[in-house]
Amino acid sequence: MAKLTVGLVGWRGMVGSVLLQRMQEEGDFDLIEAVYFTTSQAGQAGPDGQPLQSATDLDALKKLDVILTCQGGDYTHSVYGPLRAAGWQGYWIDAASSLRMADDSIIVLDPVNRSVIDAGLQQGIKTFVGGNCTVSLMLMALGGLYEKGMIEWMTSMTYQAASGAGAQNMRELLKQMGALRDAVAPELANPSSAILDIDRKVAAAMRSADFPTDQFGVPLAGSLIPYIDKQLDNRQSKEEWKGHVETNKILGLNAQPIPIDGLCVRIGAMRCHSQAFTIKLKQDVPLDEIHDLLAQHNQWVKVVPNEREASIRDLGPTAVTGTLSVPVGRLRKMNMGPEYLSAFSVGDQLLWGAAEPLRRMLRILLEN
Ligand SMILES: NC(=O)C1=CN([C@@H]2O[C@H](COP(=O)(O)OP(=O)(O)OC[C@H]3O[C@@H](n4cnc5c(N)ncnc54)[C@H](OP(=O)(O)O)[C@@H]3O)[C@@H](O)[C@H]2O)C=CC1
Ligand SMILES: N[C@@H](CC(=O)OP(=O)(O)O)C(=O)O
Repeated sequence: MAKLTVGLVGWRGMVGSVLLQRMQEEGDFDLIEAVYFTTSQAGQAGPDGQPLQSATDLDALKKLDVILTCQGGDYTHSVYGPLRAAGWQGYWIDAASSLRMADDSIIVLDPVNRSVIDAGLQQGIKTFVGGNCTVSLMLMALGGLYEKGMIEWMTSMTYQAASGAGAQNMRELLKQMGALRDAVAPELANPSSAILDIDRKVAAAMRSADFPTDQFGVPLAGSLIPYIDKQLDNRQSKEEWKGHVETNKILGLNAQPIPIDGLCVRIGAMRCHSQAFTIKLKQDVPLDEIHDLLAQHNQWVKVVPNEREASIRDLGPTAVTGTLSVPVGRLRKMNMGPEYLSAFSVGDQLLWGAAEPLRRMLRILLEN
C-alpha cells in the first residue's frame, strides 16, 4: 500500500522539534512520505536534504494526504479555510487552538477519547486538534475517574511553566534568574551578609526598569503571574475557560457537561505544568479504589503515595521534565467531606501537553 504523504509545518519551532524527536524515536518516518514546509525559508534545505516548500502554497498543500501543523493559530487561520474551500479533503492535524471548538473537529487525546476519535473517523471527520496543555495533562492524570463517571465537578489551580508562553519566554525566565543572582553576587559569596539586604536588593532588581521583561511584561523569576492568555468578558482568563469547554468536548459530554473551573497561574518552571485539583465525587469512594482506578487508566499515569518524601521527589517538574510520565499524588479526602478529593499532578507540557497527542493521531490514521 502507498505510504501517506504527510506535510510537516512548524517542525522547527519548539513544539515541532519535540514532535520530530518523538516521531524519530517511534519510527514514524518509516511509515510516511514526509514533506517539509516553512513560512520563512522556502527553498532552503530541509531535514531530509530536500528544498523546503512554502507553507502558504495551496497547490503544494493540496497534494498532501495529511497536514500536521505546529505553526500556530495565525497560520491555521490563513491557510485552513482557503485550503478546504479549494476542495482539499485530506486530514488536518493541528497543535493550535483555533479549530478546537469547531463543530467538525475533534480534540485528540487517544488514551482518554479513542472512542470519540474512532467514531469521528467513521463519520468522516478530517480535522483533529491537540488539546490545551493543562487540559490534556489533567485528563492523562485523572482519566480513570472521568472514565467511570465519578466526578460531579472539579477545580484546577495551575502552576504553568514558561514554555507554554513560547521559546523566547523560556529564555527570558533564565535571563531574569541570572539578573537576580547578579544583583546579589557579592552578598551570596559572603556567608555573613544579611539576608534582608539580599532580599531588598533582589526586590529592587525586579522592580528596576532594566529587568528583562520584554516577553512576560512583568517579572516571573522570584515571582509569579496570576493570569494566562486573554481576558474574557466574564473575567475568566481564556486559559481557565478552556478547562471546562475542552475537557467536556474531549470526553464527548457536551449535552451534560461536568463543571470545571479554576485559576491559571504562570510560575518559574521550564516546561512542566503542575495542577492542584479539588474533585467533588458523586459518592464516597475509598481511597485505595481511587488509586487503582487512576493507575490502571493508561500506561503513563503514575500514582505517587501521599507521603512527604515520595511527593517532593516524584511529584515535581524536575522529576518529570522531558518524560512522558504523568505522576498524580497528594490524594486524600478533604475536610469538607468524604466526597471531596484533593490531588496534584505534573506533566511535560511539550510532550503529552502538545506534541504526543498529535503524533499518536497520525499513527491512528496510518492504522486505518
Ligand atoms: N508552546 C506551547 O506550549 C504550545 C504551543 N502550541 C501551538 O503551537 C504553536 C507553535 O508554538 P511553538 O512551537 O512554541 O512556537 P515557536 O515560536 O517555537 O515556532 C513557531 C515557528 O516560528 C518560526 N521560527 C522563526 N524563527 C525561528 C527559530 N529561530 N527557531 C525555530 N523556529 C523559528 C518557525 O516557522 P518557519 O520554519 O515557518 O519559519 C516555527 O515553526 C503555537 O502558536 C500554539 O498554537 C500548542 C500547545 C502548546
Ligand atoms: N496557553 C498555554 C500554552 C498553549 O499554547 O495553549 P493553547 O494550545 O491552548 O493555546 C500556556 O501558556 O501554558
